[in-house]
Amino acid sequence: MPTEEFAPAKVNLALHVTGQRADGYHLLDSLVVFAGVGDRLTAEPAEGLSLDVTGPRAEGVPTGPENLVMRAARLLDPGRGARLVLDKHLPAAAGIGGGSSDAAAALRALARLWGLPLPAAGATAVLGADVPVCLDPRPRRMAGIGDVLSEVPPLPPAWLVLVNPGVPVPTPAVFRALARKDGTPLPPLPVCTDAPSLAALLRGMRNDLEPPARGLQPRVTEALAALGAQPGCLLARMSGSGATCFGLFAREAQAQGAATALALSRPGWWVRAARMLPGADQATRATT
Ligand SMILES: C[C@@](CO)(OP(=O)(O)O)[C@H](O)COP(=O)(O)OP(=O)(O)OC[C@H]1O[C@@H](n2ccc(N)nc2=O)[C@H](O)[C@@H]1O
Ligand SMILES: Nc1ncnc2c1ncn2[C@@H]1O[C@H](COP(=O)(O)OP(=O)(O)O)[C@@H](O)[C@H]1O
Repeated sequence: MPTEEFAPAKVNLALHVTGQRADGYHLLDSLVVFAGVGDRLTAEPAEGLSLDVTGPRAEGVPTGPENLVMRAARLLDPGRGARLVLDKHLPAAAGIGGGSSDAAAALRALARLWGLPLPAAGATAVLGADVPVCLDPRPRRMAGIGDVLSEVPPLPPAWLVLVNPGVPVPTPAVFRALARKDGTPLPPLPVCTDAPSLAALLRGMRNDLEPPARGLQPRVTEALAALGAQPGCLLARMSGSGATCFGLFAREAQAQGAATALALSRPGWWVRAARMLPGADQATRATT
């Protein structure tokens, strides 16, 4: 029986850089959520380990052992086989953790297929700093280099419009261009009951990687301005090290309207409207 896992886009609603370790990795304090748009990973029993990469965003994604899905499989069990198919819908190297979310989806799918326990989140950071938070994709506060996770109060229903202006912004270059590495941590996170109060809270936070990314790639500034000009956009900010930016919206109709308008005016850009995924506790409440 094949097993399938959704690999949702990761969005850093806020990302403060609070320090740097001796090995060069940066200490972060980030409010991370996931969006209802992503890749799909299918795993079925097979003798050896193989990977096919399909889908609208497959081009340029590595298909060999360097793909994070293959590295995740080898981390879980270096000896076992499976036929893996990765259906790519997220742009790669785009600040929305596509590869990390794929790796986490592979760990979930293969743990089920092979009857193994999931590794502890912290142990998956060897695959990439974003993999631990993607292992159980729900709203989290992410600290350390990405390996220290904590719960956040329930977030309100909200919609995100994700916009990638189609330019690469390499993560190491953005961290190198960061002027100060000793930013303040996130403030305490109170309960927000609606999207406008979440936007007000987020306005008191930042993405410290946004100024250096804008300096390296002016298209990021263009994407932020285009999002911010959409009716109903409560806040526009960059995710991760870019270049994908998000707009926060209260209602689906506004988000879909903004996505349609942006896709029409910028045909080369990747634009998607998606629900901000709730935590497991909220999802359970919503269906009961
Ligand atoms: C910046 C963030 C924020 O969520 O997101 P993305 O832009 O990648 O989506 C992540 O920390 C990225 O995670 P990930 O992409 O898995 O990073 P890794 O592969 O481990 O590292 C890529 C490079 O980023 C830099 N890096 C990454 C994480 C970190 N805490 N400090 C760093 O300095 C290092 O230069 C490293 O060589
Ligand atoms: N499954 C994968 N999907 C996308 N990129 C991958 C994957 N496996 C390895 N990579 C490599 O990882 C790098 C970072 O990709 P990704 O995780 O999508 O970006 P980001 O870290 O900016 O969120 C890419 O440059 C790509 O070559």
